[in-house]
Amino acid sequence: MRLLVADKMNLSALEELRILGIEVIYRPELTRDTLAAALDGISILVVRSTEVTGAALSTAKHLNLIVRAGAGVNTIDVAAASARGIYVANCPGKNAIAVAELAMGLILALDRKVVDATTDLRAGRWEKSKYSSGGGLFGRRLGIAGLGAVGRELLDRARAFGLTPHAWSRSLTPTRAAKMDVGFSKTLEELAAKSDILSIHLPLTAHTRGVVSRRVLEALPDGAILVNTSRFEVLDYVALAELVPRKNLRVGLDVLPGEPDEGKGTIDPSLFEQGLVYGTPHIGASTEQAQLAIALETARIVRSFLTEEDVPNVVNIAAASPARFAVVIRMMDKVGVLANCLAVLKRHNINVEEVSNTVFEGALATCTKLRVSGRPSDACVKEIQAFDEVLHVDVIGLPNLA
Ligand SMILES: NC(=O)c1ccc[n+]([C@@H]2O[C@H](COP(=O)([O-])OP(=O)(O)OC[C@H]3O[C@@H](n4cnc5c(N)ncnc54)[C@H](O)[C@@H]3O)[C@@H](O)[C@H]2O)c1
Ligand SMILES: O=C(O)[C@H](O)COP(=O)(O)O
Repeated sequence: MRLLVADKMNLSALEELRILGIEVIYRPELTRDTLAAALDGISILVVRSTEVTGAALSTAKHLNLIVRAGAGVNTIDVAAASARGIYVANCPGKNAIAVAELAMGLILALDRKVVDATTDLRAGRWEKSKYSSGGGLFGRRLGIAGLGAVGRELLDRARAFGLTPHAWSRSLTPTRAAKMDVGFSKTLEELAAKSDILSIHLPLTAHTRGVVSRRVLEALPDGAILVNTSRFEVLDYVALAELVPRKNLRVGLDVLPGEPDEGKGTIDPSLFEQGLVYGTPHIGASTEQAQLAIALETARIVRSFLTEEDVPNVVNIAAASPARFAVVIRMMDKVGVLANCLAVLKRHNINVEEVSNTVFEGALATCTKLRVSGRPSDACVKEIQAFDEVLHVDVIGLPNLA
């Protein structure tokens, strides 16, 4: 079985997969446009930010599993993968500390204008008076948009700096916020209005695209610090460019429109000329520590896919199974018994949605659970029960969790 790594990655953890018969192919130079041609004969694809398009997936006949060696899966056409029965898994939380560290670094750098001060020093200019105007962070209000893995790591670090945290997040309630000792905001606009510093940690989804809108940016206090290390698409960068000088915003960005597909390229620098705007080239996850943790998690996902029933961190399993009944069949552990049962279900037009099979000590008998979409008739159950090797059949109604 062949595994393709289509991004720059720490390979040490993947080496051990060779003992499971996996051939690891390392092609970090691949891009959105060259990936499709490299997928022939590939069963497992590991990517970081390399885009995986529906068109590439349509030619990937052998592909079973895509691992996003990172957090955000917005660069993968997950719907196209689901339509072809391909697992998509990510590595949630494994790079969260690295991103929170960068967010904290940008906040500190902006407050003291560290980049500008260094630029002056590099040019031989000593400007102590010019750079003695940092406001200080202690006691300032920090707004966290998206209190997930990164948001929570930032929260821990912010407390150490004496910042007062507030948050807005999908499943955050006033009770949960109180338990976490975090101020609760009902809307993002409300959070912005009470943020001396606002840090964005939302995934890019249909609900979050553009959510940090002009109105939200307008709601920020003048002189506020804004940090975005999530995805550029969640924030209105056109409004941002206008509002930075008007509101004296101080901005730290790790994600930008027009990010090159490869490790090196060019970008429109105009936003960085609007005022105090600092940036990094999407390196939030790129520490040695984080990349090792990501590589280990990637190897764990692949190993589970190959050797266990469950694949960890899969993001595209149907939230609610269409199965409404379970057919529980105890049977002899012999060739063809299950196939015979399935043939009966097929004849009765019953679609099997999920299957599990347990073998008992001695390997004489098994218990198979078939989760099916429609109730099998009495005649269908009788036909299954009639096989000599079938010990017993039960039909159980499942709760409708849809
Ligand atoms: N710059 C980088 O290198 C880097 C590294 C890691 C992650 N990221 C980005 O940061 C994002 C967040 O990472 P994470 O690990 O914290 O993810 P996460 O899934 O743990 O956290 C996301 C949080 O956003 C909340 N959320 C989701 N949809 C929402 C909505 N519609 N409204 C309000 N809240 C919503 C979730 O409830 C969750 O608390 C990732 O999806 C990724 O895009 C960037
Ligand atoms: O979602 C993520 O994990 C980050 O954006 C990291 O992206 P990268 O793996 O391309 O650095």
